[in-house]
Amino acid sequence: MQRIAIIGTSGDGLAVYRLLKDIKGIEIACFIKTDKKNSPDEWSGKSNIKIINLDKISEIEPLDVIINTLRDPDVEARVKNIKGNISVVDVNAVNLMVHLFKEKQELLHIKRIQGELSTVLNSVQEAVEVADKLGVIKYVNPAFTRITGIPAEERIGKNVLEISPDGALAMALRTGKMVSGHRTRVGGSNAEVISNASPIVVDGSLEGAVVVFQHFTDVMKLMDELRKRTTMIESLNDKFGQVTTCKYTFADILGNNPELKKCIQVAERAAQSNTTVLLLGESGTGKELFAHAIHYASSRREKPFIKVNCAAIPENLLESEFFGYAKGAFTGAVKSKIGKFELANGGTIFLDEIGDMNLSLQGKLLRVLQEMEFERVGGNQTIHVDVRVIAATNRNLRDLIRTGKFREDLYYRLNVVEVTIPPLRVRKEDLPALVNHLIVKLNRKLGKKVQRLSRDAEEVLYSYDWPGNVRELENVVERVMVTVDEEILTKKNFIQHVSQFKPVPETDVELIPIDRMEQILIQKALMKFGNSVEGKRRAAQALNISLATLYNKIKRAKFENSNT
Ligand SMILES: Nc1ncnc2c1ncn2[C@@H]1O[C@H](COP(=O)(O)OP(=O)(O)OP(=O)(O)O)[C@@H](O)[C@H]1O
Repeated sequence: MQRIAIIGTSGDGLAVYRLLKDIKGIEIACFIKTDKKNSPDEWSGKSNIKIINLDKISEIEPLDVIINTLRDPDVEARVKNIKGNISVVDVNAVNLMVHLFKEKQELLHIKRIQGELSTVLNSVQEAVEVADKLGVIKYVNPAFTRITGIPAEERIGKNVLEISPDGALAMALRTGKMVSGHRTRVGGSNAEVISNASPIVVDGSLEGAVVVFQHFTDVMKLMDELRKRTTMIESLNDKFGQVTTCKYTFADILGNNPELKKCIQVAERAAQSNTTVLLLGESGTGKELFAHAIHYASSRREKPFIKVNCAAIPENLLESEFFGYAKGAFTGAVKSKIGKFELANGGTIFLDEIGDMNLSLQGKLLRVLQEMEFERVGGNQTIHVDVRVIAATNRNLRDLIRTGKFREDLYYRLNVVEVTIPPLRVRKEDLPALVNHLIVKLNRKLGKKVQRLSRDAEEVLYSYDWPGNVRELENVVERVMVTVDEEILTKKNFIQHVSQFKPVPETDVELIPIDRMEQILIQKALMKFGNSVEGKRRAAQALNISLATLYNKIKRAKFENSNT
């Protein structure tokens, strides 16, 4: 064992330490520092190797070698005077050692990178070929041989500019620019490939180029696979977009009014079977809420719940919305599309605003309800489905039958179980429960701390007729809660912020026919919210009428043209 002392506790001293520390047969006995005040001491505290002063070197026994890393004549002289059989390595020898050490480290680093690179290059599926700046091929990976059938030893050393002058590698070498998506045949083989090549530039000068390529048929196979997956994702996306998550259960239907309770009972019973349910009632009474609850209480709860708003879909699209269409069924049908009935297979389809469906579609719907089968528009394959139908309307279907706008046979087909939900004005006893529920919900949504209504505010709500039913109540309470910060909502709050409760000004209003007035209001609402389906939905909400009613009024007044 050679015991060594190193003079110098920083820079070269540390480099020498790192060089020797793991070598067998060498023990670093100590670091030696001089008494020069400003000599740096990076070592201090980093390990338990002692640091002693040069004066005290005789205390370290035995010592075989002193390595002096300091270029200081005084230190050199003092080292020479140390007695005993100790060899001294001076600063020049140290420089040489440090230099060799650094070289060795760099070499190790390069070897490691080389090892990593060759593991990567050996395992990639793409062929890789590298040439130097003269075009001499220096490297090919195993995938190159697999794709082209040319062994590495036959390829390396040849000049790519001669054997594959039109290939991407030769092009990148000639132009010094990247080449991408180049389709070519590899020189010396029959392999048709798609390749990308890049010049290798070191310190601004071209040192060579590298090409990466894949077999053309592999790329085509991948593209084909990608196309298939994309179509699958699109179709799944399409389906997901249309499936409404079933949001409500019977527990969400609030109210103790006996008539409402009876509706709930009938609907709960109907939920247990597969019968068609017809939900009747004014706009905003909770028909959709009932439809959700029926689906959720049925054995179909895990299957899709698909809602179709028959009033919101343009007449000419309704059929394809319901039944889907086959590829090429009409101009623009570049791929086939699944319809709502197919989407609802195994689950429930909720046909909202059924009273607004056109007569010819009513006939087709009747056939589906009877047979549970249909064809896609433009298709010739019969599709069988198992769907529970729940229909709803706020229109008087008997009146529509009388005026020839609704098929009687469809009415009877839909009306296996009929639930007529009472309007809010006949069940005002439910107002407190509904309002309390709304306050809790809106406190959470709006970050408010409303506790209750004042007595006079309750009176205002009781004395109002609620033509827009629970939906109108929701709008009114939300409008007040958005604007007011008090904990108790008062009559004044409602009168100030809700137009329905504002006293009618006693001014001299010009008298005009009511239907004209209606047109003016609809026009105003459409100007405010726009003519899109969403705009119409919001306009209907603001006017407190159903979307279907709005569509009918627009149709009647022939607004559409003048507004678009
Ligand atoms: N009994 C009820 N308890 C709690 N919320 C209710 C009740 N009835 C209706 N609502 C709420 O009122 C709003 C309107 O209800 P819904 O959309 O079901 O009415 P609708 O009769 O389908 O209306 P439309 O005919 O205009 O489509 C919804 O936010 C719903 O949650």
